[in-house]
Order: sequence, then C-alpha cells, then structure tokens
Amino acid sequence: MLTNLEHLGLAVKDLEAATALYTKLLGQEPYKREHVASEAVDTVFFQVGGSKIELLAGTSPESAITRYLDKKPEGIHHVAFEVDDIRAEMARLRAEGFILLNEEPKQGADNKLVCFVHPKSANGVLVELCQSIQ
Ligand SMILES: C[C@@H](C(=O)O)C(=O)SCCNC(=O)CCNC(=O)[C@H](O)C(C)(C)COP(=O)(O)OP(=O)(O)OC[C@H]1O[C@@H](n2cnc3c(N)ncnc32)[C@H](O)[C@@H]1OP(=O)(O)O
Ligand SMILES: [Co+2]
Repeated sequence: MLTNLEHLGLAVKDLEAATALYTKLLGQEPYKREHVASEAVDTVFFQVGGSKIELLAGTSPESAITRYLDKKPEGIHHVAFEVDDIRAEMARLRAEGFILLNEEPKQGADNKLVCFVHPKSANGVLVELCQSIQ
C-alpha cells in the first residue's frame, strides 16, 4: 500500500531563484540541499507538515529534469508516495499492469530507495515510490 504523500517534485530552471521564492512562499528555510548524481539533479527540500516539496534542477543535458524542461514549462514533475516495502510494492504494481521505469530500487535523495512509474501507465502522472533507508 502507498501510505503518505512523501513529496511533490517541482522541476525548476534556476534552483537559487526557486529556492528564494519557495522560502518566501512557505515562510521557512529549506532543511536540505543534495546533489543526486545518479539522476543528474540538484535538489532542495522543504518540510510541509508530514510531506515535502522537492525542487529539482537538472545538472546535465541527459537529466530527466533537463529533458522535461526542454519541452514543458516549470511546474509539478512528479508525485512521490511513501511505501514500507518498495520491492513488494513494485511487484504489486507490476502485476497490476503499471510500467516501472527501474527494475530494481535505486538510491534517491534524502535517504530513500526509489522507483518510478511511467506516466503513460498512470494517467499522465510520473509517480515515485520511496522507502526510507534506516
Ligand atoms: C532525486 C529523486 C528523489 O526524489 O529521490 C528524484 O525525484 S529524481 C527526478 C528525476 N528523475 C526521473 O524523473 C526519473 C524517471 N523519469 C524517466 O525515466 C523519464 O523522465 C520518463 C518519464 C521515462 C520520460 O523520459 P523520456 O526520455 O521518455 O521523455 P520523453 O520526453 O520522450 O517523454 C515521453 C512521454 O512522457 C511524457 N512525460 C515525460 N516526463 C513526464 C512527467 N514528469 N510527467 C508527465 N509526463 C511526462 C512526455 O510528455 C511524453 O509524452 P508524449 O509522448 O505524449 O509527448
Ligand atoms: Co522525487
């Protein structure tokens, strides 16, 4: 089962400008900045109640974020849900006919194992599963 709405991922062109804007909007500073080499992204995280806002900027032309922003405007890029057992949820979703974008869980930001579900199989929304690494 997918439990908490873990984060909303927002694709941004200028990470510093977006961080300043969200700091004003949310009335608080981000709690974390992290480069995720495997995804070629720089991230900035804000805690909002039990959930988070993840600002994402691509760091290479091949980054999913750079490719996305080549075609689309800045905005919500993905919706991430928390799971207790990512391998079990991947198997369940696969059996339900969802297309997973990685065969094995991979290292995400903020101490998480993650897996992405193709937007074509999820009503046009890129979905991320996140399991906390203890
Ligand atoms: C750090 C980590 C974390 O939180 O821990 C993160 O979040 S990293 C976040 C960044 N990493 C990721 O997103 C990894 C997973 N994403 C991917 O593998 C890719 O971005 C795909 C979603 C498969 C799309 O890549 P692809 O090369 O196929 O791009 P494409 O431009 O040809 O897109 C194929 C179709 O999918 C649509 N499409 C692409 N990205 C989309 C998105 N974010 N939401 C909704 N639709 C999307 C395009 O409009 C296009 O539709 P049409 O065919 O109708 O034109
Ligand atoms: Co994310």
